[in-house]
Amino acid sequence: MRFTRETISVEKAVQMLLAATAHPLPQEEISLYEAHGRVMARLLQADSDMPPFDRSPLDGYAVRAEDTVHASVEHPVWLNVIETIAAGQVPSKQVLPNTAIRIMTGAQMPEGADAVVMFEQTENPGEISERVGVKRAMKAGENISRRGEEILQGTQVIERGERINGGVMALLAAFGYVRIPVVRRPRVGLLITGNELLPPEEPLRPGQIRNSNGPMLAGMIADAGGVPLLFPPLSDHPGVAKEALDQLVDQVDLFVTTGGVSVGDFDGIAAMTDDDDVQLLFNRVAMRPGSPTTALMYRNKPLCGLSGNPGACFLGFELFVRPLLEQMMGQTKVLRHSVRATLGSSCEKPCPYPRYLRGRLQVENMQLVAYPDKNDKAGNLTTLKNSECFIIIPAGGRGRSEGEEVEVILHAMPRFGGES
Ligand SMILES: Nc1nc2c(c(=O)[nH]1)N[C@H]1C(S)=C(S)[C@@H](COP(=O)(O)OP(=O)(O)OC[C@H]3O[C@@H](n4cnc5c(N)ncnc54)[C@H](O)[C@@H]3O)O[C@H]1N2
Ligand code: MOO
Ligand SMILES: [Mg+2]
Repeated sequence: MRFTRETISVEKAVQMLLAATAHPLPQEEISLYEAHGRVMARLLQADSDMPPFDRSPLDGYAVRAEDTVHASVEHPVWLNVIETIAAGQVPSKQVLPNTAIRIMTGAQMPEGADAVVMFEQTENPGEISERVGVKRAMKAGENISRRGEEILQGTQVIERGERINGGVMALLAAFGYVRIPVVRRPRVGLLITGNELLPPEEPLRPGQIRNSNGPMLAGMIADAGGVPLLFPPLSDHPGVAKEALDQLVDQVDLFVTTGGVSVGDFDGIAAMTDDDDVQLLFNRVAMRPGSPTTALMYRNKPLCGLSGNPGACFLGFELFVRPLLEQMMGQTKVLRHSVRATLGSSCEKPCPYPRYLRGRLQVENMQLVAYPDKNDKAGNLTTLKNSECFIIIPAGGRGRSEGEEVEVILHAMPRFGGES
């Protein structure tokens, strides 16, 4: 068991872990509707101009602007209506002098017209008739969405390494991509260690607790884009964790474990780091909670050994496992950037390491204010569900007082005090 451990910063630890597993997983093709949350394996270009034809952005009349130069509310200019075009229809007629075509939003512009007058700027807008009174002088080009005005054919619209969200899916669909090249999802061997752990369905027994980290991590892994492979909790018996790794190593891309990373007599993940076939990356990180967080390589697969304490496990996942999963999926932007905020309530406990307090954000007087959760001991879990950010209190003797500036890492979309 290693009592002497080298302490490294969070930034160094993340960097070491990412460097140990630098290559994204191979790519595969999936259907458009399955693509949400996946990562693009290739860049994609616009296969056509967008919009693909000149179209009307309004319900109104396609006209020749020069026919309307003398139009006003008092003296409308009357034009003959020669056709109606619904969205999806192709005009069959041309707008000739003193004529107009009734046109709906999204419909293709007819030849000859160079402006669209909205219904509200004509006489009797609700009435479909053979003549329309235009009440406004139009300028050439007014109210027309031009072909290619948003994107020209051939422009790169989606980058490699971009995570597919609703907006990306809209682009994929608009440009006709139905088989999407994405990076394969990482398969994560999720190992839960602890003799004290009961499956969630079991009644409590003396000295035992239910395994809450397992389901929590399974959810977080899936949310990050990985596929969690679940196994029943492992006992803390020596060698058990290693046996499990051997059984699973060929089926998974990485391991995530919880528990057993500290210096206790039964801390099996920590004990394993002494083995010759294990390449230790780090086993002490300058952070609280989660200082014994461990990372190693086993038979060329990374293992993130998260602390058993739920709060430390949650933080360790966000700081280490999520960026690693994102990198494996080929995502290019995996590092978390911090923002500056005002501390909403003091945290004046001295700490040899930076403290990562779970908390929530508010905007007050145009300032971002970060409120630490009161109940955020490493062993607690009731505030995990509402946590939006980690508030970093620098190491040292005095902590930080209310009103001081702090660094904050967001891990969830802040509600700014709204209902969650
Ligand atoms: N002498 C020392 N003791 C401890 C130190 C230290 O530096 N010296 N560090 C403390 C810190 S900090 C942490 S963090 C924990 C790390 O513990 P382990 O990762 O070894 O985890 P366990 O010992 O297995 O369990 C710790 C705690 O968490 C509960 N637990 C574990 N797994 C689960 C789970 N799946 N679901 C819910 N809760 C879980 C477990 O019952 C323990 O209460 O070590 C400190 N000790
Ligand atoms: O680092 Mo530990 O997670 O404080 O209890
Ligand atoms: Mg322990």
